[in-house]
Amino acid sequence: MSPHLLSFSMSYPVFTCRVSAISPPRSSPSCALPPPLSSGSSSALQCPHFEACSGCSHELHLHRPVVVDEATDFFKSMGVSDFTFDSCRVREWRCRAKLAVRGSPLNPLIGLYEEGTHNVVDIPQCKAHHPNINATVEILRRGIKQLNIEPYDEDQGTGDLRYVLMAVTTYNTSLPSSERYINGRVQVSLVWNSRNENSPSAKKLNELALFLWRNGGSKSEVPLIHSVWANFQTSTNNVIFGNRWRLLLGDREFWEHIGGIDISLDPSSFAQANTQAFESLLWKLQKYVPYGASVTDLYAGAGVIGLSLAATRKCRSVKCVEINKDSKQSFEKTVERFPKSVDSSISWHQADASIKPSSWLMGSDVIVVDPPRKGLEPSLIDALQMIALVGRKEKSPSPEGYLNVKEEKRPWILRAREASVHAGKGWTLQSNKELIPEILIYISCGWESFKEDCKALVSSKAWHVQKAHGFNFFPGTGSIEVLAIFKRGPREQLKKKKTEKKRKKRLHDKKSCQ
Ligand SMILES: C[S@@+](CC[C@H](N)C(=O)[O-])C[C@H]1O[C@@H](n2cnc3c(N)ncnc32)[C@H](O)[C@@H]1O
Repeated sequence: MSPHLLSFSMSYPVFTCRVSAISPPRSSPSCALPPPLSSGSSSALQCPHFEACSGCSHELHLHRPVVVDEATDFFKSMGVSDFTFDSCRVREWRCRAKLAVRGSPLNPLIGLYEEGTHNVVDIPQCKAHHPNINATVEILRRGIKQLNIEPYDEDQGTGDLRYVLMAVTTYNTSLPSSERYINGRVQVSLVWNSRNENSPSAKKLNELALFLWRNGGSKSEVPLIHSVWANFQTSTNNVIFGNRWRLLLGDREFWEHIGGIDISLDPSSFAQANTQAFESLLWKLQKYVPYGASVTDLYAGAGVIGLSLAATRKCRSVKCVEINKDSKQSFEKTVERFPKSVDSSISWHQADASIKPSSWLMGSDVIVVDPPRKGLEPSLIDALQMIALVGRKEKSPSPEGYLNVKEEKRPWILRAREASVHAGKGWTLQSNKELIPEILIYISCGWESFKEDCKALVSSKAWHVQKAHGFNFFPGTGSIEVLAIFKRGPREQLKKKKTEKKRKKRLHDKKSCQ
């Protein structure tokens, strides 16, 4: 079997399309998911690698990390007294793992770095991994030994296999839904220390891919592996992946059913590691988006959140903004599979959300932000504050003028904006550009940065927090994912209190004059 190779064309920064809407799902996703494996008496990690491995920092009470109490208090101080926390699955939750490969051909180490070092700890019995990741790692280990594959040596810059990315798809409609999770198949990406597939070490790469496929591929005795990819990386810095990806064996298409739609995910695109917890978050999020809303999804990755909203909330328009051009391909494939009945204007833009952010914010009812752990860039926070305050000033200059949207001259931004103008339903960017967002949905994986961003957003009463929910995205780590819903302007009851105070004062003044 000869490996077949893939070639990407990434010349267009923007992808725009028009599709039509499906009915919102009637049932909650929890019916479709198997119960968490851990739903027993104990929520302790019980992992033999705890302490040696840096992956988990907490061994006990995985169902409720300590930070949940802090989050509850924090949101109370923001006026939200009903913060909820969804414990989700506490073990075998990780469906996406990036593992370093070090050691020697006879004794390969496949795992994470020991805390504060670059020593790799082998973690064959990791309790966070989906079990099929651990099983595939064992096939890989055998392959390295049998084929004498040289793991990477960071000090010398020598060796062939640097990292492996393992991603599980639980999309298999031929199985009953209760069996899909546990029978997930693994997409294996081998990060190879060469420039491309023509380097002298490519023969070894192909041999290793074939070994994996023979022992875990679709025709093997125990089919575990969905596909084998190669990523080529020769840089000596800490960046894990290079720019070149090639499919070697198996299925190019990698699908997951999440948030009510089929989502395509290439290995080069960002994808959430905890598929089931993300599913829970998406279903909670959807109910905060009004039907027919115009949505901007910033930090969109492959557009999972925006596209799920387009389909389930019948959005008028959805604009996804993402810096990584490699996510575009997954977005395109997902849109191709959208049901014909979905009727939204949808676009994906390769852009840095922190550069002239107001150009992305204006014209939408709802803004979704899902930034990396470090949180929002100051320019985006400023723009979010600004639009909220502009919206309150009745006689202020038009938001467009105020926010300098017209001054944009960079051709790529102008092209991107042009491509967002859609025909259909009488809606154009021109008629909509003065629309100021009413709702801001903040999804955060970085608790510390979220608190700072939240305080900045509510300062000067530009926004207030209306609801907040937590999700156990990373059991064992002490971190949680937060979903916070902000509404534009000050909190209603505060306004009422003020009016009441003023009314009493007027009454008092009147009485004292009499
Ligand atoms: C936490 S991920 C969220 C992705 C997506 N919302 C999802 O759930 O699949 C953050 C994403 O933001 C992107 N990103 C980081 N900095 C960015 C920026 N300045 N502008 C736009 N996107 C950015 C990353 O490439 C990554 O895809």
